[in-house]
Amino acid sequence: MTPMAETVTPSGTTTATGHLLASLDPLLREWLPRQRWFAGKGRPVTGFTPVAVTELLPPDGRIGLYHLLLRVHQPPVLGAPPHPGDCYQLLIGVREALPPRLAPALIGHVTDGPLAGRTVYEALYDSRPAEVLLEALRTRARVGGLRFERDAEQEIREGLVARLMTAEQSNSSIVYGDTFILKLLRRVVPGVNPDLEIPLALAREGCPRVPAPTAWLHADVDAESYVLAVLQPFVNGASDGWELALRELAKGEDFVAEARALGRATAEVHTALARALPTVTLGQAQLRSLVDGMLERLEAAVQAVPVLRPYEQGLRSAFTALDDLAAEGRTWTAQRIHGDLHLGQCLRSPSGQWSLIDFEGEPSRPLAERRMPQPLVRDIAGMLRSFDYAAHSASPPAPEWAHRCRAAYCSGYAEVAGRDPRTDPVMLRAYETDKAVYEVVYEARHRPDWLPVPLSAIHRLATSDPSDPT
Ligand SMILES: Nc1ncnc2c1ncn2[C@@H]1O[C@H](COP(=O)(O)OP(=O)(O)O)[C@@H](O)[C@H]1O
Ligand SMILES: O=P(O)(O)O[C@H]1O[C@H](CO)[C@@H](O[C@H]2O[C@H](CO)[C@@H](O)[C@H](O)[C@H]2O)[C@H](O)[C@H]1O
Repeated sequence: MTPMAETVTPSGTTTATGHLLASLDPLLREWLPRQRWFAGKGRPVTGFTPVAVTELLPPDGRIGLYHLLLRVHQPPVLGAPPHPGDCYQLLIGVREALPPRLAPALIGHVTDGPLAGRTVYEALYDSRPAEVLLEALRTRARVGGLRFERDAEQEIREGLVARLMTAEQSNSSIVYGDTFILKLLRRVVPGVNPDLEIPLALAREGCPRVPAPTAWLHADVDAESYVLAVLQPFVNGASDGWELALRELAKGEDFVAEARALGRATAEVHTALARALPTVTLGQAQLRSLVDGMLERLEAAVQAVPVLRPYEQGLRSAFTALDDLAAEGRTWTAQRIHGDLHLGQCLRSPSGQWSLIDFEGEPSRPLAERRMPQPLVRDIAGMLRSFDYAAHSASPPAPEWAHRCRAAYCSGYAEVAGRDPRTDPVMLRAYETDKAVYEVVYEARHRPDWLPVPLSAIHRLATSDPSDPT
């Protein structure tokens, strides 16, 4: 390991943590790339630089607990400029031996240094360390550079029992007594994180469509602040829109009423966000850079997934059609939006109320870009893609089902927003194309078996009538 950028422990000592990091190094090199949330798959891990190390439970007790922010070194992506490495949040438990229920959490056995002979593991699987985090939030603890904060208006009961969610996620979530859910961000960057910023802004507006943050965790490191975790009320018994849609498809049932309700919920969130955060007008210059971004992403995607190449010209025209509108003097309103809206980000409570979650934006995009005001149509395009995804995951595919849902979603949106997104077909198509290109790269990287799903949309978008958005 290279020397520590900053080491924070309650006692202020650095030697023990230096030993800890040296003994973890070989174990993490092997373990990290296997984690679902690790974004650098396909490139070897060549080393680590600690950004902050915080002891939360001393290792001489029955369970030790360390909070780590580690910069992970990897060779750069082919053709990309050199990169200092992504920073990840890890919670490392230390025990003499792991009980069988914690076997899936194993990171490895330490062979040297003060922890020699001990076992280190992913501490979030273990209820005691997970409960330490909740207690720290409840009591607004300060430990080293870690700052646990909470909303004074919301109560957090003591002693809620923790369980790690096992869903495949970009981050990791712990549920406490079916009352709260704590999302721990894995790949973190300094600055304001929209996953906290947007729900807080919506809570201030009194918007009931997004669970209001109850507590959150920051790390202050070298004059920079990282958002590391957000605690929200848990919507007990909720199903997400993706599960529900697949269930209805399997039964041959329509999803039109739910699609309409989702359109209404999206419009409610957009309307509240327009009140809460700045709105701007996009003129020709801004449109130009928006189109350039789409074209660049397409080019990078074609390089990464060559099966896209035959469609490249057709897809480009979906983007350049926006230039023609801008040249005619057309302008667009842009505001803060969800940024990665799809059926999996929509939760329906047992009473039938929809909430939207996960305002992080597309994880692979830079933070500054994710926080920029954007045309509302971008979120709508994400949902239209999602209905199409569900319909093409079904066997046999059900394009008519998607068509009806897409129309109902737009109608529901128009009922609340007073404006039907289908009146903006060129922008809608450009964003749907941009999203489908993103999905091709996402699936090629994470779930190659799913590649045919976005590719069917690529085929449609590259070859069909540009004036038909649904
Ligand atoms: N407030 C909530 N109530 C109930 N379940 C939730 C809540 N927030 C998130 N979830 C569940 O956790 C999963 C992951 O949350 P999400 O914010 O999308 O994390 P990620 O960014 O890791 O994908 C969701 O798909 C949903 O099932
Ligand atoms: O993990 P996140 O929710 O931040 O989002 C990423 O993963 C999603 C897959 O889990 C991916 O969404 C794609 O697949 C969904 C079905 O699993 C489908 O509903 C979406 O429409 C489709 O885009 C998402 O793009 C990615 O950012």
